[in-house]
Amino acid sequence: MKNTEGSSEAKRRAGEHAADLVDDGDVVGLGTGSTAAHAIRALGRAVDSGLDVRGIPTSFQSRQLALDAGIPLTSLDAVDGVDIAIDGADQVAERNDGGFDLVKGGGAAHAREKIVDAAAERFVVVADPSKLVDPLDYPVPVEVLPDARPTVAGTVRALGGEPTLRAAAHKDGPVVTDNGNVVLDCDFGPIEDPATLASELAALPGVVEQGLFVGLADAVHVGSADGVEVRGE
Ligand SMILES: O=C[C@H](O)[C@H](O)[C@H](O)COP(=O)(O)O
Repeated sequence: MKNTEGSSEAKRRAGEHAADLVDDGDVVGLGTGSTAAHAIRALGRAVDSGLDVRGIPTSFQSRQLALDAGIPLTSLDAVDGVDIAIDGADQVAERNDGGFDLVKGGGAAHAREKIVDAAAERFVVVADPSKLVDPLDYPVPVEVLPDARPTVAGTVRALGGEPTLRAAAHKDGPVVTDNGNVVLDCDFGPIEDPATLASELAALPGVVEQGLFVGLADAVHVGSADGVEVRGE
């Protein structure tokens, strides 16, 4: 379930601005989605011009984009660490402590994204202004093992949420993630306490990953028609 409001020009500016942060020799987490795609393409152009980087994709989509862009790929088990991850978000809320809470997973990639983004020394979010909200108010994507769908859906209802099995656009039946699981989009209305909700969802048996990224991001690059505003850092 995608947040499709933002303009592609704003997304392009944000993605290209964040790609400029990548230094020679860096291991880079390659996020998923239409905004992160601009960063991947910009990195590919930088690689063409001689930048030495290795990318760790977070999805089938970002892997394909990176291969097309000519970015050498690696994996978490082959590197000592990730220098920087650049990734999009469905919504971003600034916290009182200056950090950020996100909802991710509109493209069902949040499980691998969270592994890579959390491993990065610096996690930079790229977004257009339509993504900035206060508080977060977006159905939380919850990736679940197929067998756990009914029990997780029941507990989500007991927690006050409304779960919807994400349907595939060009296939009968549900979206199946890159990991072979299904996604429940869980609508809780405005999310006043993301940390507590994230812990409650993560604790449910059969939940592979939930889409609240609480306090993980170091900065948000917000593109617009006028330029890019950097928040955080
Ligand atoms: O699963 C997908 C990811 O979390 C995306 O980063 C998120 O949906 C934002 O995508 P977009 O930049 O296309 O709005």
